Amino acid sequence: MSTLGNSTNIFWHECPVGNSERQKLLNQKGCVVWITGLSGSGKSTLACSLSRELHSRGKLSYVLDGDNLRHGLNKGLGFSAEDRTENIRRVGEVAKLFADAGLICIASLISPYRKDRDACRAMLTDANFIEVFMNMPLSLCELRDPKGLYKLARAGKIKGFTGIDDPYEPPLNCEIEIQEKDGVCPSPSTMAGQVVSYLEDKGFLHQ
Ligand SMILES: Nc1ncnc2c1ncn2[C@@H]1O[C@H](COP(=O)(O)OS(=O)(=O)O)[C@@H](OP(=O)(O)O)[C@H]1O
Ligand SMILES: Nc1ncnc2c1ncn2[C@@H]1O[C@H](COP(=O)(O)OP(=O)(O)O)[C@@H](O)[C@H]1O
Repeated sequence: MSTLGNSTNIFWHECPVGNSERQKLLNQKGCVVWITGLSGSGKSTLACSLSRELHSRGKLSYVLDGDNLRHGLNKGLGFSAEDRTENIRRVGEVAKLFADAGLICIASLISPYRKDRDACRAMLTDANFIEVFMNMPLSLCELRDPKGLYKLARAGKIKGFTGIDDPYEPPLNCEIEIQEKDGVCPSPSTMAGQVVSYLEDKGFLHQ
């Protein structure tokens, strides 16, 4: 019996089918690929391209996209520091469950604060949390501005926009960094290939 937060008298119920059995069934190892970066840096593009590439190789993945989750699980959360922290914490917990289910869980969120990303890393075995930093210059993200949000933020119509008047703290020790080469952004399939190579090398794509 234990007390956790406001819950008392709660017990952990062990299920007889475990993680290793599920991984054997799927012939892969569960993990979390956590994609972080500015709005417009290409997080969703990479997440979708990576999911497609893994699918074509017969590997089961699932994308948790920040924007999409804010329509449901995280409906009601805004963009204050506290709400972003709660947003990331919830997605970290869900991603952990997906990884335990044996899936390659691809989380795609700005996740601007280092401590929040590190807290998600700490929920998993270190090797099973693969942090991918979309290291794209703000100028490129702002030029892309697919939703017109940077324009609104510059005009003061959105307050607390990441990269404009709210901070983005780049990772210090990420597993993978996606960046421009000679001023050119790699294509979506090249970015996905970089992550797939990492997963392959570390043995996640086989049991
Ligand atoms: N103030 C502010 N700052 C940053 N982003 C904003 C803001 N307001 C709305 N949006 C839109 O919300 C998307 C980011 O949601 P996330 O859940 O990934 O954000 S966070 O991780 O909690 O910071 C983000 O989507 P992406 O462009 O896909 O990153 C924006 O479209
Ligand atoms: N590697 C890329 N090459 C060219 N355009 C890209 C690339 N990645 C993303 N884009 C474009 O940039 C814009 C923002 O990408 P998106 O994936 O929505 O970013 P984020 O999820 O980080 O906000 C989109 O219009 C997308 O088509």
